[in-house]
Amino acid sequence: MIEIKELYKSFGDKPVLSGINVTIGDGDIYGLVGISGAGKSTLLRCINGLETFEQGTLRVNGTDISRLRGAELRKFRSGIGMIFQQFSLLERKTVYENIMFPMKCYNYKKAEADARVHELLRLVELSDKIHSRPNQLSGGQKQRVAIARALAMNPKILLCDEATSALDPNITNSILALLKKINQELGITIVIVTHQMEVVKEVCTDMALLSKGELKVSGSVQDIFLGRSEVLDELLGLPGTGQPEDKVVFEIVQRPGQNDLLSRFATATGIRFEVVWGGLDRYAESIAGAFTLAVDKDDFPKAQTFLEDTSTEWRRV
Ligand SMILES: Nc1ncnc2c1ncn2[C@@H]1O[C@H](COP(=O)(O)OP(=O)(O)OP(=O)(O)O)[C@@H](O)[C@H]1O
Repeated sequence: MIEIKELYKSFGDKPVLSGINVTIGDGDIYGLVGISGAGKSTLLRCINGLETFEQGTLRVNGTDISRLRGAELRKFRSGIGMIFQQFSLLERKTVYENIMFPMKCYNYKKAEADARVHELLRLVELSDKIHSRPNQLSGGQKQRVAIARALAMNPKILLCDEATSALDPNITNSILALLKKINQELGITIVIVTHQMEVVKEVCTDMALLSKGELKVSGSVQDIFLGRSEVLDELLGLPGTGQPEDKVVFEIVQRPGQNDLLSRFATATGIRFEVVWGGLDRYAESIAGAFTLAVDKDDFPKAQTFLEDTSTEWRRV
């Protein structure tokens, strides 16, 4: 488990993280989301001790990492893998040598390390590229090599810093599928820093939304997207709905299992309505969404009766 409490960090006299409280459970795929400069990467780097912080506590599986020094810190870091947007592979080395590299640094026995490289290449489905160099690989293949290298030391946690931001959508999906497989089959906790909302919806179960170094919301991905908030709207770049005087604007939420909410609403109420914004999305394994509707003021009581009779989640906008 990763437990961050009241964390405060500054660069010089500029605060970049303040009062951060986040708990990430074992086996979670957790998203850290926010616009550029929100402090996501800095928080991620605090988790593996690459950055220090001035106040608060950060425990990884019970270990208070601010107390670690020297060999202890090195050992701790070997239990956390990390991948980056720009892959950070050693360009002059082959795929084999890149994946071997961390094990060489930690003096693994040659035969053991060799077997591990082959095993990891099978996991990331790149066995045929073992002798290639990074410049002979596509972006997606480079990220697979980086993932194999990050897993070389059998980490319990994998940190991903904008790992799919440089990839096109199809390749992004294949990397996300690989991350899910790693999470499910190896039980590795994954923390994903991204500004790509579709990435969060596709793989993360929980998330925290950061803005200007502060944590604005945290919780289940579905609840945060369906609950919406000003910070999320800002992040999604959504326009305000406006409030025409003769209309009532409200949002309804279609949770998984509540199929065809809009058509049931239309049939049952017979009201003419306008969909101002909204749609359905896939959240990991389920489909859900929210719709912002505008109806004539006179029709609103009928709409409200339907929403209450069907226990539909709704709110005035
Ligand atoms: N080493 C550093 N020295 C000084 N300031 C830094 C350093 N690293 C980051 N910052 C500043 O800290 C703030 C947070 O940066 P950080 O990279 O954590 O944000 P981010 O949310 O990950 O943004 P992005 O998505 O653009 O990477 C920014 O204002 C950045 O300029």
